[in-house]
Amino acid sequence: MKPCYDTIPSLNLQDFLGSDEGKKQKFIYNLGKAYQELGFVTIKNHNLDEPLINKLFAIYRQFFDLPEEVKNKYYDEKLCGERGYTGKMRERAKGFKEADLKEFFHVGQERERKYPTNIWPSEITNFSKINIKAFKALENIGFSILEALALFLNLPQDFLKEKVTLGNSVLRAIHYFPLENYPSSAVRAAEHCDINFITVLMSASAEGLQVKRLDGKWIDVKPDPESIVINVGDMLSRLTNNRLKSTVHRVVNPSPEKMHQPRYSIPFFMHPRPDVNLASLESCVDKQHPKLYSDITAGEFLHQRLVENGLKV
Ligand SMILES: O=C(O)CCC(=O)C(=O)O
Ligand SMILES: [Fe+2]
Repeated sequence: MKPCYDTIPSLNLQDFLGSDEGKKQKFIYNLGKAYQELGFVTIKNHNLDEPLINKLFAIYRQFFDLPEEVKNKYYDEKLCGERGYTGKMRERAKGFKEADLKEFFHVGQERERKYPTNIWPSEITNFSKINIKAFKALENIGFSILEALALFLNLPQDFLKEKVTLGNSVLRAIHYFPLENYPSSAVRAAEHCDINFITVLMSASAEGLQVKRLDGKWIDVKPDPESIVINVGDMLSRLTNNRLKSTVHRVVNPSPEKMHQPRYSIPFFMHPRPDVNLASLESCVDKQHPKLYSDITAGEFLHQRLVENGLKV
């Protein structure tokens, strides 16, 4: 396969949502092609409300500025951080010894009893309200992308969307703290693939994200407030027998003169419901593409990966 992307391909979501059939078909084709060859796209005109996103980043700056002992009140050991706060140096990428240089906060589906209840810090005004609004807005963008992808795969439009409806999705706000004394081999986020179906990633506050092309070359994803990044995770790659690629990415440490600056980033990990079967679709398996993965449910796969990441025992 020829490595054809020097930057992440950019698509206009309105081409899919609008009434021009030609533009819609082109969007579907370009999205599918990018996910087959690179696993990443950037999306503009995504309808995310800018003031809401600014508020979301602002409440997380406030939260991460709180003293360690206050933040730790919101770590739930029993939940292994599935909701609320997880402190510094707790998560490592699969296969890595050293933990990532970050702390983070998780928000899940609200009012869905089968999942753990959300944890809301009382110190910050409107924390739950802003998070719930942002969660829904990001989920809607993810739904549209999955509709387009289902059409690319010649499946009914709601085939993939249905699997993540009331799914175990999480919004993860990450604070990559300023770097002073850190183990020389540790990085902000070591190279990894995302676990979930797709990740919707708003522009981070600083550079650092890099994507590894299938030919091994790393390409930078520059922060762009107008665009969001959406990539394929391992669960969707399994379901499509690796027709859609879950691509390795990482967040590198800044240059020495920028080491003292923090970086904030808020990915939304869109997950299927735990009972969803990730067995490869029959239409993605043939003589040229033999079945690559054993059958597993989304819930079992997530559990395995959280153990590998050091978050669960
Ligand atoms: O911080 C970023 O830009 C990306 C983070 C990421 O890849 C992840 O948390 O899975
Ligand atoms: Fe990631």
